[in-house]
Amino acid sequence: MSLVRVDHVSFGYTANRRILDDVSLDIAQGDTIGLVGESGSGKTTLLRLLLGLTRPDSGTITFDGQPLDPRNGAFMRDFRRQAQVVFQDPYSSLDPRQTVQSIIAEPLRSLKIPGDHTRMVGDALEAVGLDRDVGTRFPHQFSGGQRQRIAIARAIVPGPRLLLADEAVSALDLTTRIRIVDLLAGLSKTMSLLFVSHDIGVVAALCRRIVILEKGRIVEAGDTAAVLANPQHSYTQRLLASVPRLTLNKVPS
Ligand SMILES: Nc1ncnc2c1ncn2[C@@H]1O[C@H](COP(=O)(O)OP(=O)(O)OP(=O)(O)O)[C@@H](O)[C@H]1O
Repeated sequence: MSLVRVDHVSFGYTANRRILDDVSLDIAQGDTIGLVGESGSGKTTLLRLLLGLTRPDSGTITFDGQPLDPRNGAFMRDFRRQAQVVFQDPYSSLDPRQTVQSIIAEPLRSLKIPGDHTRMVGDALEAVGLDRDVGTRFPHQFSGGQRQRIAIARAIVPGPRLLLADEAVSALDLTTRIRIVDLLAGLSKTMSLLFVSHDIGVVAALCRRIVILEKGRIVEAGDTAAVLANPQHSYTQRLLASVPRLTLNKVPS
């Protein structure tokens, strides 16, 4: 069964302009999906709908077979634990006044997850390749790549089944980007990953499936290697033409 099912979803912030138009998408357990499209194509909007922060005008989104519905408080509380997000900017997404321990423990507090939070934060730090004892430090004492690891630790600490990443490596330099993509690839073995990006090269390195969004419509979707080897839609062909060849070499098998 699909973990997430987006079924004929349409949405506009205002009545006269559709931002998402009849979008359907399945995310299976353990899937890695890259959602690609130019700036303004509606990627972040779809992600907001997937997180249940915004409701579709029409169509449905289900998680584990149940519709996202703010009236179903118990289900939505459980859903907020199961679906976590990492944003683009590792500088603004971490509160500079809080210690790393407090930042990563925040979802455990807000979701009222019982247990030894210090140990759980230490486990999350280790999972993202940081030392357990960095929890006493503050975000400004870390590099951009390390801050993104902290943001990823915060996302994985409640044990989500779905990780949404919104341009999560775009602000990083190339070497750091590769390291964080490797980290996400490792994590994707234990959770489903929807990776939102305008960068096809990174999606090729990380995602088994690719979904191409143009002006709020899915114009092409499928196995990443197959779509990139033989793009059917002119929009995909144009996106591909703008990617340096080198970055497309590492398509997962
Ligand atoms: N809160 C809002 N109110 C009104 N319009 C919005 C709002 N948020 C986004 N939009 C509009 O919706 C469209 C899609 O925006 P969205 O952020 O989803 O695109 P995107 O593909 O994520 O772009 P980018 O890659 O630049 O982040 C844009 O035209 C944007 O101006």
